[in-house]
Amino acid sequence: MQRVTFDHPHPLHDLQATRQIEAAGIAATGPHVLMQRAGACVARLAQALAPHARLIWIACGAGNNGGDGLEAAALLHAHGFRVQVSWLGSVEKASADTLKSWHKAVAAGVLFVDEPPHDLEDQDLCIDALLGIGLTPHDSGRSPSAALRSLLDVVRGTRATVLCVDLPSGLMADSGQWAAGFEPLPSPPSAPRHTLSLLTLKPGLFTGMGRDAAGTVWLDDLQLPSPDAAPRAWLACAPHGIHPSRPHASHKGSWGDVAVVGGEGLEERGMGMTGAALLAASAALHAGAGRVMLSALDPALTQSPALAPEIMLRRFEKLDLETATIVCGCGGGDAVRTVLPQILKTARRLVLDADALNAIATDAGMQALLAQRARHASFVTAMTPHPLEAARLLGSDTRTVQSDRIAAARELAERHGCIAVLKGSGSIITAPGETPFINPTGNARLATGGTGDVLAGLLGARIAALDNTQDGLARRAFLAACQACWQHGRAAEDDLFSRGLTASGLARALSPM
Ligand SMILES: NC(=O)C1=CN([C@@H]2O[C@H](COP(=O)(O)OP(=O)(O)OC[C@H]3O[C@@H](n4cnc5c(N)ncnc54)[C@H](O)[C@@H]3O)[C@@H](O)[C@H]2O)[C@@H](O)CC1
Ligand SMILES: [K+]
Repeated sequence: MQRVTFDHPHPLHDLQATRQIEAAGIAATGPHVLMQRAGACVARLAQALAPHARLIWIACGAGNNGGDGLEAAALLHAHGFRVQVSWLGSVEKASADTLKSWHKAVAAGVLFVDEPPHDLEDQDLCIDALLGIGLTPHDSGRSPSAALRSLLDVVRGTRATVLCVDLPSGLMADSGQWAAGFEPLPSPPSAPRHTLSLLTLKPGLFTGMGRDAAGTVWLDDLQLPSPDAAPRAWLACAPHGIHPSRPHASHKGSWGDVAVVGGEGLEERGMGMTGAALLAASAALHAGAGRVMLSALDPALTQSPALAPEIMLRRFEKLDLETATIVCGCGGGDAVRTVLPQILKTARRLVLDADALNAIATDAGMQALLAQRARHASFVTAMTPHPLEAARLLGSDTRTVQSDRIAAARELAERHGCIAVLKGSGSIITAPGETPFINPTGNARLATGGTGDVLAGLLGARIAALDNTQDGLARRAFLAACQACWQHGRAAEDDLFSRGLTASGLARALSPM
């Protein structure tokens, strides 16, 4: 068993692959072996997490996820813990494996209760073995029974530490969304949460609602060999070796130019958005771009107290679109539409964000220009949409995007031939022909205005630093995008922001790598 850490990338397998791995495992080990291993593993982690538990309550569903819980119940009882089990299954309908584990628990003298205990306290443990990968989403006609719902409510509201077996019950393994009818109340879970993922790590644990639902994630392979099934995605790890430490004999030209084009002025439509462009420029500066330029779409912007002296103001027509990495769209409003076609045609390295994406979403001509960029091997294009911007680009809605974030990011990357970073909890980074990465860093502090502009500027700096003379530019740019997402999230986790984060503070906290 291992706690999932981020020192190396982890493969994430979807339901289909996990089921195949499970079937092969059962064929290799024989009946009930995997469930016994799973139960033993749950019991071991339970003891480690709550060694002083006065009471361990195990909520067991009717399927094999509940079987794992019953198996653990017998073991924890044998270890001297006071265990209570609520079981939704029946002897008539249980699988052969689950029935064996039920007999074991009964023979061991485990207490089965009709009502969940009302006296779970902080040091106690609640084991959620209600539903694992057997959850069928509501649209196939099912919804939780009243009995299941009431146990789920206790699991989600308890003060005790919660250990979820395989998945937080109700969470869909592939998407990280709650199945319809299984959504928890909006208040965030208060107790510490852990999830012990069995056989494989599932993508849904790390994106969408998954990070809040799962808490700390553990993995046990149930002693089966590493799966050779292709992962649906990778969990990104701390970057190393992408940018070795900067050599002494480097100069500002070594790290590239970033030019931010954005920031519609107050006069245009009565909504000043120059701050967004300033934030992107500040992020590029602090992330180590060689030179940073700002071409504000607000003609009135000639100086701003927020403008660092290192950032050079430029009229758009004075930008060298072929050499600088252009970060376009931050606070761009409608004004960005006038310059975007030329940028799409000419800029070799381009990060598209915010209103540049909104403009492209509604303009077939610009979509064609974007598609043409993919034919130039020396061009790099990255887009950084949040779910609503992604939905506009895909002609769908945020709910559909969020229902399968990996699929949405892949669709954006393939359709537009570019690196796509779908922002949100567990950002998805992908590119044509690449297996997507899910970024595990960052927290709710990033849910404030301007942090997306900071990511765009940071990504601009990382792309600007890529060496033109080496092969594999597309791959290196993709890895740079993964690195930028990692760094952006990690910066937000810093204690520096424990009392609140502002996007400008975040930009200043970035560093060259
Ligand atoms: N088969 C095995 O040997 C192993 C199974 N394992 C465990 O078994 C789990 C998978 O077991 P199952 O395939 O039995 O599935 P689950 O136990 O996850 O779920 C199936 C149960 O959920 C109910 N259910 C499904 N969708 C529902 C809905 N929308 N509303 C209400 N009830 C719903 C079903 O009626 C069934 O009782 C894994 O997650 C893992 O915990 C692991 O121990 C590995 C070994
Ligand atoms: K579960």
